[in-house]
Amino acid sequence: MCLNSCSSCVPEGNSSMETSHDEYLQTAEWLLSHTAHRPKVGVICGSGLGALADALKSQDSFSYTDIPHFPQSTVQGHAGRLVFGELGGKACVCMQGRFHMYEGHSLGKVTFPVRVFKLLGVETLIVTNAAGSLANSYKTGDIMIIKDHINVPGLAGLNPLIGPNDEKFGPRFPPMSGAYDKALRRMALDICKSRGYSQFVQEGVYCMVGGPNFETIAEARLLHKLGADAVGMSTAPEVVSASHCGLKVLGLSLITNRVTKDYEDTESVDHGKVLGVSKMRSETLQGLVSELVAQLDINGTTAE
Ligand SMILES: O=P(O)(O)O[C@@H]1C[C@H](O)[C@@H](CO)O1
Ligand code: HPA
Repeated sequence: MCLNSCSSCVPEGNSSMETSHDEYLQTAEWLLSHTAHRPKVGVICGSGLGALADALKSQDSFSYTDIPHFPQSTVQGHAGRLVFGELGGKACVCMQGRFHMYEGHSLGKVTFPVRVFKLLGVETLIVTNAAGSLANSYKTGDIMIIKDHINVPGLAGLNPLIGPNDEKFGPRFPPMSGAYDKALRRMALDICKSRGYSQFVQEGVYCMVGGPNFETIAEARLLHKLGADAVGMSTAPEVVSASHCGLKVLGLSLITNRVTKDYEDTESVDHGKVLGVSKMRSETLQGLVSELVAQLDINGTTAE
């Protein structure tokens, strides 16, 4: 990547254009030749939520270091493994560790696995993350079903789709108004209700910021006023890329901390606290995701 900040180089370093279609294909073909699983469902595990992958049966697991063209994880709580296996009787592929913009990855790299998932035959993507709450009614430990997102880097021109459009994946100008599939959200809400989770389940708007620093108080107030219920440092680019290539998406945020909007507040957040809360709720999330996957029909829609 060019380090001279010349304007003609900026989009290249932040989009998918540094990856040729052949590279996505090579990665997908390598994976398909190393596992018998043919997943229709992909899962991305957020910070501290890698245990979701442990629920997969008959696992084939690959370290990111061994997969051709795959980026590498650098963040604590993101193991760096791609796990294939069965969940709720369905073949799944699970990223135990995702890539963030703040690690120095281009958005093309951040979203590289999503396009590989598409080439593997994935139809439904479940993205999870750890996030801080902005909504006053949210509590630490809540699960937020993502209804929509505000992509702050995207609004500022940092979008994985910048550059020549790869028509084999999707259109130049993809709509995003239905990025978070309504039927999947309904299914998740119903499962939460039947499992007795209703008192700690929310449906709201996720806001992505670049990170890696947590928000200032003024920033938190701004994002809340803009309509965000929770804030985090991932997910939006993955969802943009997934929606572009026609994947159905369910997004789940685990609320790991309250983001302070009050100058008198002395509470602060760190990554250790985020991981602690993720760990506490990962079994609950695992139950929800397993049941949801079990209820998907082969095309990723609701079973009768
Ligand atoms: O990968 P996610 O979005 O779950 O990770 C969140 C955002 C930062 O990477 C980290 C901060 O603790 O957790
Ligand atoms: O408060 C937060 N802000 C941004 N990202 C986060 N990821 C977990 N908690 C937070």
